[in-house]
Amino acid sequence: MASRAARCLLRVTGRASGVTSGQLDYSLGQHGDRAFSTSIRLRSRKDPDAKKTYSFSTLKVDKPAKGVIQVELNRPDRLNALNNDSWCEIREFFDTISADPECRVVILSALGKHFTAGIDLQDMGFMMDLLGSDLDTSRKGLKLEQKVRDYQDSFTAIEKCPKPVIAAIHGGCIGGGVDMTSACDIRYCTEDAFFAIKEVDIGMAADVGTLQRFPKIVGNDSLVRELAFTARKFYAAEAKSIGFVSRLFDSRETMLKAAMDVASLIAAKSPVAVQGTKVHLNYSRDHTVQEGLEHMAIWQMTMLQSDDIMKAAMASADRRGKTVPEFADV
Ligand SMILES: CCC/C=C/C=C/C(=O)SCCNC(=O)CCNC(=O)[C@H](O)C(C)(C)COP(=O)(O)OP(=O)(O)OC[C@H]1O[C@@H](n2cnc3c(N)ncnc32)[C@H](O)[C@@H]1OP(=O)(O)O
Repeated sequence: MASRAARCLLRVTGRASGVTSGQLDYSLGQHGDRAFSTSIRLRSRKDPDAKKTYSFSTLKVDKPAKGVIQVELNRPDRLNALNNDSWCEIREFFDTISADPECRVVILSALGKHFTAGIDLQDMGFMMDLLGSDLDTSRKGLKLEQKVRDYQDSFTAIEKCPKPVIAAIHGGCIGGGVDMTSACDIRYCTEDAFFAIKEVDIGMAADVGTLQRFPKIVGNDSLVRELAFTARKFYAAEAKSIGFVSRLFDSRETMLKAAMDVASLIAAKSPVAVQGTKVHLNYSRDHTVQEGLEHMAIWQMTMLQSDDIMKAAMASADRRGKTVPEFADV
């Protein structure tokens, strides 16, 4: 029960400019019965009924089938090099899609000759400006830290998105491209695709996810170190042999068709089951078996009560296979 002081403060309401829907949060420190600190924060919340427009300058978004959204890197004349807008928009796209009930699966592909040439080497002015500024070392350092965290968050948004993300890669997938696709759930590529953990060639350690996620995908520490220390290209066949991609295709078109077929198959399943599966695969990757099982048990307290289980059970009981379950969006 909040104290009188807190209840009083909670009645203080106001309209913040640009916030259409908000929620008052309060944190209250207690010392015995007495509140010793109270603060109120207005947290903006996306209107769940707002129409999703998905309009971006560096991304092209389509809805090719029910429940499926395709997002394409769309700077083909720049080899889809990731400029500052790209990093921001990737994060915004995946955060938005996470809350879009009509989206159950995402296909991430790219337009033009290459999937991506990695970070846009011609859009690193912020680094030059910062390094040349009069700020002292600690302040430069803190600004750099924030930038790296912002860029990390762009790809972490892919992993945090509860909808499965299928990466369909063609041509070069360089530097930041490996970081990005390592955060995806399923990776396909064309037979002419190639990859490089290129960061050492521009004098830096890969810092936005490759060193954290790629080793857990390929499970070969010696090879990971070789690729990350040398920046050498590795081609589609090797990417498949080490388990970085699961399927190869002779063209971008056949790859996108296969990605679409798999996406539609996933989109027809219970979204509660599919999204729960992604959440738990990610959680279990980063925790012990016992912690993963504990997490799962708590989750299932609620999710085993899902309508989807009854619908799926009735469909499986129909031996003629004529009952196709329709699962509500979440
Ligand atoms: C806080 C930071 C977090 C993020 C870190 C991320 C780090 C990285 O991504 S490291 C990797 C950076 N990328 C590279 O080093 C890629 C270098 N490029 C290449 O290896 C080749 O260009 C590529 C294999 C991608 C394509 O080869 P292709 O023969 O098809 O094309 P090119 O003739 O080489 O290039 C065509 C024009 O594109 C320009 N270009 C290529 N890469 C980039 C890039 N990353 N950023 C900006 N521009 C790029 C290249 O200079 C050519 O330009 P022009 O001469 O004007 O035609």
